[in-house]
Amino acid sequence: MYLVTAQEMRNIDHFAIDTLGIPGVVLMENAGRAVAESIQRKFPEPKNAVVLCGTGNNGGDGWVAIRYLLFAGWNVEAWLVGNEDKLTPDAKIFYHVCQKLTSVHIYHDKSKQKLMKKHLQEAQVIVDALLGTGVKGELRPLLREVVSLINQQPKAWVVSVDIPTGMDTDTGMVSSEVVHAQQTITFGYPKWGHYLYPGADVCGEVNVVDIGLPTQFPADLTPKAQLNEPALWRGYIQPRNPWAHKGTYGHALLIGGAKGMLGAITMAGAVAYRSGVGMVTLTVPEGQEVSLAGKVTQELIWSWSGKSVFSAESAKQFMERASRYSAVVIGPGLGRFMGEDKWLGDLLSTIKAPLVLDADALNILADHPELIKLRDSEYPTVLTPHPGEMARLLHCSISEVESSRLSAARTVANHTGMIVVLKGRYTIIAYPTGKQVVNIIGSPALAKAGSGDLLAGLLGSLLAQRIPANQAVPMATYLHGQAGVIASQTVSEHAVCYQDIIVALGKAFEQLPLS
Ligand SMILES: NC(=O)C1=CN([C@@H]2O[C@H](COP(=O)(O)OP(=O)(O)OC[C@H]3O[C@@H](n4cnc5c(N)ncnc54)[C@H](OP(=O)(O)O)[C@@H]3O)[C@@H](O)[C@H]2O)[C@@H](O)CC1
Ligand SMILES: [K+]
Repeated sequence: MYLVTAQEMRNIDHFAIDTLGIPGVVLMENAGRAVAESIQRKFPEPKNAVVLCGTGNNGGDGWVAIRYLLFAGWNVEAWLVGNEDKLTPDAKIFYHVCQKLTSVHIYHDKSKQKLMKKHLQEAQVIVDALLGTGVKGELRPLLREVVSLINQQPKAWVVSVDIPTGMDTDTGMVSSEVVHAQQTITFGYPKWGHYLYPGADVCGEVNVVDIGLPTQFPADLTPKAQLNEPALWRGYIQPRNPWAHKGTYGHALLIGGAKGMLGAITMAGAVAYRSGVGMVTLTVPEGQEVSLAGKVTQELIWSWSGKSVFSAESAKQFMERASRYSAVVIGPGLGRFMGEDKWLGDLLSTIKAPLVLDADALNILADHPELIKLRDSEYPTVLTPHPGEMARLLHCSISEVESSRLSAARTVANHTGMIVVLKGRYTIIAYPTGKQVVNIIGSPALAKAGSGDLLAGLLGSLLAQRIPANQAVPMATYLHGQAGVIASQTVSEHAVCYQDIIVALGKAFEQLPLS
């Protein structure tokens, strides 16, 4: 499903209305009706509702919802916030219908505040149809007052129409007052703000409803982002070939495992096998080989010179066996060391296979951005930073990354020509083509050391199986997130450890539709 900006949504609306000739009021009717139906599904018995409408088309959806709730026997207090003469033409049609069914209260200054407060206190359901995708900047004082009144009602079920009033559609940034909704009902396609912090925190559950908008558009109108779902990569999961041998499913080389961090590469290796690759080799500094051998069973070990960390020259050893590996992951437990830039540069210029750079490999890259041009762009490279690593790559603060996750991911993808997986809630995959995929499947159970190593190993495994990077990356983030969800249903969200994720990954695969 597409994930859209306010401008992309306006383009789609115009295409539907002006090019295809679907009347705007039909879309508004569908939108408002969907809101009323969704509320009735939550509350099968009629209740007291307050519906607050702005003067734009978001308010228009509210007028339609009022009519359907009244028809269903609800007691509805209808409010217009703003001046009648500012109503849009479509909203005005449904406003006049409402006026014939009930009395509409008008709020254009504080004189009606007491009455509105009383209505809100008596309501079981409050519908926020004040502002939708037409919001511009900080809320003006009138709306700020009303939003503050809504937020003072702890007991009511607050439903926002399209987006919570006060939230920016594209960035998820919020005004000094923003509606804290329990439910947001959005039309056609979800908006970026629903999945970006802090907006994502005020939306409650997000329901996307169909209002009869088109699903296919001319190329220049096609939105650039999609939500991650199996439909994007389903065709790449095949049943295993009964004639297969271990070579059929590729060979992943994982490089890392400095002293004190052998666990990282061990977890990455274990998850790689669990996600289907035929062979896994773990490469660690020589001094770590004995300890690693005591930890792993199924993995091959190929150590390179170095005691507790790699020596600068050790990467040259890769040349001896370069052609054996169908994907390489550099980073799990890698650590930092003297000559690391030369070491990474040697690898970047000799690896002729899909490559994942994680953890300290990203930190080396952040300190030596000139290394990027050593990588042959013919082979896909995936960067998997968490917000801290992303901040180092961009030389900014973590809070700057978190307040502009989309542009951070997009900037690095654009600058490096590599696929960027900005981890966190929610994971953003940015492609150098300017497209993005957002992964919303996951669990706070994954907020533990080791999660990143598991994702890197999983990704390396899918790439080694020769699944194209454009599909392997969203597939890996989805499976990783889904394994987190399944694991937290099996053991408590607090207790989930890496073994639980690895076991749950089996279930996550099982639930995927095979092509
Ligand atoms: N046909 C369609 O396209 C469909 C659209 N649909 C619905 O329409 C919604 C988009 O409608 P929209 O474009 O009319 O904008 P909307 O969100 O109502 O806001 C405009 C009003 O807000 C005001 N305003 C702006 N910023 C403000 C601020 N900071 N503080 C205070 N006021 C502010 C602005 O005032 P102005 O700047 O003009 O003075 C104007 O009055 C969309 O979210 C969906 O719900 C569905 O029905 C399906 C079909
Ligand atoms: K709204």
